[in-house]
Amino acid sequence: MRLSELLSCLPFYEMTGPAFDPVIQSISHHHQDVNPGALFIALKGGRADGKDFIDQAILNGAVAILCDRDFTLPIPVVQVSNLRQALAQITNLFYEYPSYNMNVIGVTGTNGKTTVSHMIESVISQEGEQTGVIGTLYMKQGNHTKKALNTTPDNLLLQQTLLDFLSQKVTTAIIEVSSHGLAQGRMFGCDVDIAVFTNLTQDHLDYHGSMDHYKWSKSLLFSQLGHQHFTNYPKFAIINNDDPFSATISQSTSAHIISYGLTEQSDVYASNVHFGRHDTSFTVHTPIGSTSIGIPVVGVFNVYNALAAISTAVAKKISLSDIAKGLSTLPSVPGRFELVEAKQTFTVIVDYAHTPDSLRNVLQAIAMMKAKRIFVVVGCGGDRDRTKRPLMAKVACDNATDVIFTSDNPRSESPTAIIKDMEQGVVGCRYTVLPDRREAIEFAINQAAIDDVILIAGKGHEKVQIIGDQTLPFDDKKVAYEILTKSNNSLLANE
Ligand SMILES: CC(=O)N[C@H]1[C@@H](OP(=O)(O)OP(=O)(O)OC[C@H]2O[C@@H](n3ccc(=O)[nH]c3=O)[C@H](O)[C@@H]2O)O[C@H](CO)[C@@H](O)[C@@H]1O[C@H](C)C(=O)N[C@@H](C)C(=O)N[C@H](CCC(=O)O)C(=O)O
Ligand SMILES: Nc1ncnc2c1ncn2[C@@H]1O[C@H](COP(=O)(O)OP(=O)(O)OP(=O)(O)O)[C@@H](O)[C@H]1O
Ligand SMILES: N[C@H](CCC[C@H](N)C(=O)O)C(=O)O
Ligand SMILES: [Mg+2]
Repeated sequence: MRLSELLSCLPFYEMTGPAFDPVIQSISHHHQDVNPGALFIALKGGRADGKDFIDQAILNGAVAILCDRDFTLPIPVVQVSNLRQALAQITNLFYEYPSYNMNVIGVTGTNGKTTVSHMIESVISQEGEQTGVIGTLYMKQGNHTKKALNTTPDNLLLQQTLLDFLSQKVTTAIIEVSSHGLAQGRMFGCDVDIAVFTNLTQDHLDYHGSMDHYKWSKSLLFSQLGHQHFTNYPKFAIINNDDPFSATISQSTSAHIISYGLTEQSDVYASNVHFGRHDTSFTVHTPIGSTSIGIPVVGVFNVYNALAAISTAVAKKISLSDIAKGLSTLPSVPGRFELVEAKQTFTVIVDYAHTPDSLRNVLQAIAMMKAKRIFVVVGCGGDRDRTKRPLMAKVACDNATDVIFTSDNPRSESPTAIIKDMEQGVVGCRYTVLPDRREAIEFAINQAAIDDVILIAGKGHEKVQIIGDQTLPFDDKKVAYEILTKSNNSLLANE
């Protein structure tokens, strides 16, 4: 495609540099990805400025630059005033509007995005639909997965991935949409059809600065649904009615709303909820009828997650029997309430709870297991919201009998300084401090006895620990298993 054709989607721009109209073979915003024939987008970010890489991009073969500043260069320079919007429009045109040619479901909220995305996937695939999932764990189509740096990919990678999905005959894409992604316009130009809201509690204040900014970012997914009601894929907003923030979200969209919750005031609601040790059952009532649901996961929060998935399926006109089947056969989601089994007499759970609310929810689910003692091994991420640290520590103390404070991913911060921040939230609570995460897990395992439960919180599926500028292999599940089998073997040796 010629540069001039690509620019036809922009209402205004200025061009400088040589007057020729190169063929654009690819688009990139990172100089290392630039191939001959590329249009290089010089974005100013939080850490780097794309303008500093223009020379290298040209050396790598860039034939034109798109930017929001004035440069004199030996290749055409296109200057726009709203670069992130222009990038979205240009990539959409270049990739032939992939999101307009499939059903796109966006899931947002503080907690539960990954879980709900997988529940939706499980339900939709009952009807034989090809699905693609984009989120924290991976970008996944069928059994093919690709690891990504971000939960919500940048605009370019998002469009490329959706195009890739289309070529694999995907008809529904399920995208986990983070508040960072929304605030940075990573979703611009992505035609979402069904927007799902899980819940909103404190997180990411390091980035957003205030809860108001965090809430505003989340609401963008709903306002950006647009006003088209007669498209191939009708627009729906799926909203958790029991969350106080829902009222604001309802006001920010003109799409059809399906509300869900635990009372009859919602369009989709659950009754007769029964919690087993490893599963949960309930009756769901929807505008298309009622049915019994069984899910192989525990906790009130997972009832909410299932209701979000059921409401999405109702919007997609999926039958109640397929909804029930999809949820009952839900594959386990890596690092979410995962059991570590090494024939020990107590329960060990690895879970990704890394916010005050998710930690409280997961510990309350554990309380229903009627354990003798509940151990929690928990830390807080460095270079992330400092104000959630004391809150998470308090939740740990309020909901567990044995509390071990340790390191999560300290990143550039001192592990002991992070733990000191956590300690500010607890008074009159006995706890142990072991900054080395392996030692902390080992300590809990050595203390635990029959019928106790250990929760190893915060890192879930993660396979590394980031300490300073080092990224070291570390997998909570593997570490716990190694320690459990070592202690089992030493018990056998002593018998
Ligand atoms: C703070 C933040 O969100 N940063 C995101 C942002 O980076 P940035 O704007 O700072 O980019 P930058 O590194 O300054 O680079 C600026 C420009 O120079 C270019 N560049 C840069 C370096 C170079 O050598 N060459 C080069 O060309 C870059 O391609 C870019 O176009 O834009 C990048 C592309 O979209 C993201 O990858 C990056 O996420 C970083 C890695 C990150 O850690 N983000 C986290 C906080 C995040 O976004 N998390 C949410 C999930 C949160 C949750 O819900 O739990 C997520 O969606 O992942
Ligand atoms: N609906 C929910 N409400 C509160 N906590 C939840 C909910 N669903 C899951 N959790 C807890 O939060 C943790 C993370 O869940 P999940 O990965 O689904 O959330 P997420 O929103 O994708 O998180 P992230 O923002 O890191 O991508 C789980 O391990 C569980 O402890
Ligand atoms: N998406 C979240 C993940 C946090 C996971 C936790 N293990 C940490 O490192 O703080 C973030 O980047 O804030
Ligand atoms: Mg996630």
